[in-house]
Amino acid sequence: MGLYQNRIVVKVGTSTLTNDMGQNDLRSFDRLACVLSDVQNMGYEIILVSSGAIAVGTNKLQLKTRPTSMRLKQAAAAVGQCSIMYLYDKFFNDYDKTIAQILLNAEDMEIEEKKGNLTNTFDTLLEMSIIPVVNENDSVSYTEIESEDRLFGDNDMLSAVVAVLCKAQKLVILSDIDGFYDSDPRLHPNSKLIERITSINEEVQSLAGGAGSRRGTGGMKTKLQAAKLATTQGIDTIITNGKNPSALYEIIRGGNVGTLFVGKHL
Ligand SMILES: Nc1ncnc2c1ncn2[C@@H]1O[C@H](COP(=O)(O)OP(=O)(O)O)[C@@H](O)[C@H]1O
Ligand SMILES: N[C@@H](CCC(=O)OP(=O)(O)O)C(=O)O
Repeated sequence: MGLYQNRIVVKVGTSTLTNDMGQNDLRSFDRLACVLSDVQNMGYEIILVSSGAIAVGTNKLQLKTRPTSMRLKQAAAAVGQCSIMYLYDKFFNDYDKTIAQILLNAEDMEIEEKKGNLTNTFDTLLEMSIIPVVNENDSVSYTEIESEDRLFGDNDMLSAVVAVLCKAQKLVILSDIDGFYDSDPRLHPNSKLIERITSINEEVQSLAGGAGSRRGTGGMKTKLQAAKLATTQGIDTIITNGKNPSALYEIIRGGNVGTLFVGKHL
């Protein structure tokens, strides 16, 4: 499969877009918009897969805790998605960039005609230097917000599916941690960062734990699943800290940042 050498999918998690009080982390939104716009100015095509709809909606609706019922989660996602796009539009606009919203379900990828339509939409937006912002369509689908085992399961998987669909050269997963460690650093303070992984085998999988914050979902388990899907299609996958999106400059220079899962030579 030929990959577009200058096409990068960047995924950002809820824990990067909201702070410990559950409020919107405006500096994170702004830094991300600045770096992605700048990297696009350097000649790269950028697709952003962004979580955060439920958390941002929870905040906007002034709910005391993240909702647990499906209908309230979906309502919060519907409200939050609107706020997220407003914030991105505002910050990207500061850097002279136009963004577009694409909401997807697992089923959309299973029907060839829909898949073709999606590819055309992505390609056309990218040709026009527009930055697509993607999330799962939470109001009509509950795979992501209910389950960790389905095709999408989590936005980490969605980002890998989008990277494969769009034949991106790299997938960058921005998390609330510097990369993939030999155990969860929140539970084991002496854990060591692993800089490079060439094979996501059972031994590597056994090192991955679940989510670290109440806001994030999936943890490293779903990030590894995503890295596995992308790397088998030849896509280099990097997990790094979303608090420092400038790491993207180093990543495109081919430098060592976070953890690199090396894409298989096809
Ligand atoms: N082996 C590991 N290396 C690094 N982090 C791990 C590992 N196992 C579990 N984690 C947890 O995964 C969390 C990141 O995933 P998650 O909470 O879903 O955040 P995000 O919103 O970025 O998707 C980390 O904060 C960490 O606590
Ligand atoms: N579609 C959900 C995504 C939830 C999710 O996967 O969150 P995260 O683990 O932070 O990537 C939302 O926008 O809230």
